[in-house]
Amino acid sequence: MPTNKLNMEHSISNPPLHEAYKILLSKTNGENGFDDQFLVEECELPLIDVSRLAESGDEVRREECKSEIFKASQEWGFFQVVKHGISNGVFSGLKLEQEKIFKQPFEKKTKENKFFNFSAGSYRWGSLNATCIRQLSWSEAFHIPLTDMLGSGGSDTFRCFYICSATIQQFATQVSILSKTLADILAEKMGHKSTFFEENCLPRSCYIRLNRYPPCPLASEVHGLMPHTDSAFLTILHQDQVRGLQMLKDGKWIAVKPNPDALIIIIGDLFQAWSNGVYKSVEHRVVTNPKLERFSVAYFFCPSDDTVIESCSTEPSLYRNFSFGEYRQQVREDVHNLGYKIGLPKFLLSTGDKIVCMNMYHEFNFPTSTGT
Ligand SMILES: O=C(O)CCC(=O)C(=O)O
Ligand SMILES: [Fe+2]
Repeated sequence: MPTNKLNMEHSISNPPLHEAYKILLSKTNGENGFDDQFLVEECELPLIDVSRLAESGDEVRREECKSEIFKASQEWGFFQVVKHGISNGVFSGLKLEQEKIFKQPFEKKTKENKFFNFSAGSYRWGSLNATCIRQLSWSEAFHIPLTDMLGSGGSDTFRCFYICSATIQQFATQVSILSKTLADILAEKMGHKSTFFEENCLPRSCYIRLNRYPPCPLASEVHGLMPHTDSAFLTILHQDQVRGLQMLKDGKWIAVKPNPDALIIIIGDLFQAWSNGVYKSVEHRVVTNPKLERFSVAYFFCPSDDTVIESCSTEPSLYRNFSFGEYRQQVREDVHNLGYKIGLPKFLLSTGDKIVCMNMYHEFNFPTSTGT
């Protein structure tokens, strides 16, 4: 395609991120979005072969795999799984699907009930509540309830999209099985063999998020996605081959090297609260690339709003009991009032230990959103 045509396509499909940047810059006297005190290192995350879980005849290998998942969730809160059963064909199909969706004009993407018929509030870009450049995310996303993807009881408004994305549907089905398997293992390792996840984390409360990071000429100044923790029990993430994802470990940002065969598992806030701090919900962010566009797909394994999250441990509870609906409401309020998510520290029982994190919350940056 000739470069001019390509540029024109991008200029009508990209959200007005440059404008948002300029407005924030004028408000904040040129302060940029990055905290250079952190040194970025590249590091291999734990890599776990989950095909061992299907080896019903080999209990030793199954247990070995479960122990690796347990250990990685405690020590890292972030790990990769391979031999998960999702083919590379599904991943390349996903990318084509994302390109097709995001290539649509910005005007169309922002309007509900048009073209892809996305449900209200599913399209997000930048950061609606950003008050400074640090809170701006150079990205756009569709945050979609799983029921819409799978066509089971989903809104009619989504049907058109659902029909044209059999690949996304296939991905959603497979990752929902994987997330339930992982959650059950993490519960079992805490001494709980229960039907909790089966009963409370149904497709209607889980979400898929399609992320696109346009190339950013101000790469060293602006985040692709600002630092945050995920609210869900856990997230399953597929990133393409363009680098950008980083996680915070021991006060240092670690770059997560793309691995085409791996899915990334991220422990979320709910697992940290439920396990009474045994599993770690780790802050992560995406940095921008000056030349390359980047795509990722995240699946959030969440319970229904009325599910009460209480510590499963016999140790004194770190957090007070709360329903997921209450948690989401608190996050929404904090984002609205402060411009960022506080998250779990708001629910700590002993105020003496409170550490207020400057997590910038992106999942709720639209007040009408029903996201995680
Ligand atoms: O794009 C990525 O690699 C990370 C996305 C992410 O953290 C999210 O959607 O919550
Ligand atoms: Fe995230």
